[in-house]
Amino acid sequence: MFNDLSLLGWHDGLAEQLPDLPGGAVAARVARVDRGAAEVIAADGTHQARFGARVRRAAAADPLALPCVGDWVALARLDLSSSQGGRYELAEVLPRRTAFVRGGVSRDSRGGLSGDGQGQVLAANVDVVFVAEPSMHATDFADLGRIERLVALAWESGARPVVLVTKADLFGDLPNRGLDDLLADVAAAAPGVDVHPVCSFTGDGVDLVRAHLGPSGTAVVLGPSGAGKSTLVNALAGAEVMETQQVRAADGRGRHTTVHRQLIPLPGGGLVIDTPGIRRVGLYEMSEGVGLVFSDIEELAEDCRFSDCRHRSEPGCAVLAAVESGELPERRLESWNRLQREAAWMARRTDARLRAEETRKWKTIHKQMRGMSRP
Ligand SMILES: Nc1nc2c(ncn2[C@@H]2O[C@H](COP(=O)(O)OP(=O)(O)OP(=O)(O)O)[C@@H](O)[C@H]2O)c(=O)[nH]1
Ligand SMILES: [Zn+2]
Repeated sequence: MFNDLSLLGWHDGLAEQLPDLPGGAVAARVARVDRGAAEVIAADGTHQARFGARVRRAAAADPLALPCVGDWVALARLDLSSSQGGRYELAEVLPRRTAFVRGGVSRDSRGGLSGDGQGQVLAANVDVVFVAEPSMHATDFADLGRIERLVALAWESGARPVVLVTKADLFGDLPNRGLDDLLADVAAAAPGVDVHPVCSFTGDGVDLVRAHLGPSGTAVVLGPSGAGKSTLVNALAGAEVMETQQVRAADGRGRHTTVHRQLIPLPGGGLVIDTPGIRRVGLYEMSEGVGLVFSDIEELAEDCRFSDCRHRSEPGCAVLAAVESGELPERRLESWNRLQREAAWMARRTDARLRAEETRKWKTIHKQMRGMSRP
């Protein structure tokens, strides 16, 4: 099998970053990460590549250095006669252009990422973040606060956000509020960001979504459960690459049970990264996300008289004082309040099994890394 790496996003700038390795470095993109190894796509096919010593050392010092889906890497050719198994070793992670990071990470003054040993990169080298928000969610209209936060997360990653108002067909025009009004509200909540209505059933708007990817762009789709993310990816792929809620309900199987590809190449060009971690970024782990996006409120809150101040009617509340003085827009505090409630609600319905699985995985990785860093 031969893969055209340029369709996976490879470009000359990356070629310059390839290290000198004995026998020559081979470029590849990470499609999936397992314990101590990654599934990588190289020009000559898909391989399982174990992490080399350098990668293991770097990851032991900083978990952010661990290869993740979307990474471009340099593979070293292995001596086939050795007992290692596998043809290549993952020798080095090339510098990331963008990264979705969860937990314990801040951008340093030079705009780079610096971890405190707790962070985890969920996806790398993402060009476009589609923020999917249904036009109607049960009986509610699209949630502007959620769009606001996911857009902020997207900017934070370094990628370009695009808001998709999904399930546009579900929006029944009211006498004084049509879809255009909703789109205008969404546009106001996400200044400078393209907003498109989409209906994955009829295909309306899907071409516009595809156009954002060009021949080789990489996207992730963020949004709440039921926003129609899987249905959209299937519409983009022109095939059932993702199991949708309907399918999951129809056969009675539990959700989140399928292991599908994490790096999905689209027939018209471009790729979509979809992992459980990316699906939940900023939704289940929202308390973190809220803090990140509403850092102005968190900062003000440090001056509240009570450390557990909820900024509603407490005496000595620095946040309310800032609203009073006009320093903080009231809408922003309302948005923050809504997100807090939503975060609490989401936390309650977090899939416990998935969480346990994730914890187990990371325990194993940490154990492995401890083992590796021992002399
Ligand atoms: N009316 C309408 N329904 C849609 C559309 N797209 C998806 N749906 C339905 O919405 C439901 C949820 O769709 P999914 O694609 O599974 O949603 P998801 O965002 O992947 O959900 P999670 O996997 O839980 O994160 C399914 O019953 C879909 O059939 C659309 O454009 N219009
Ligand atoms: Zn307060």
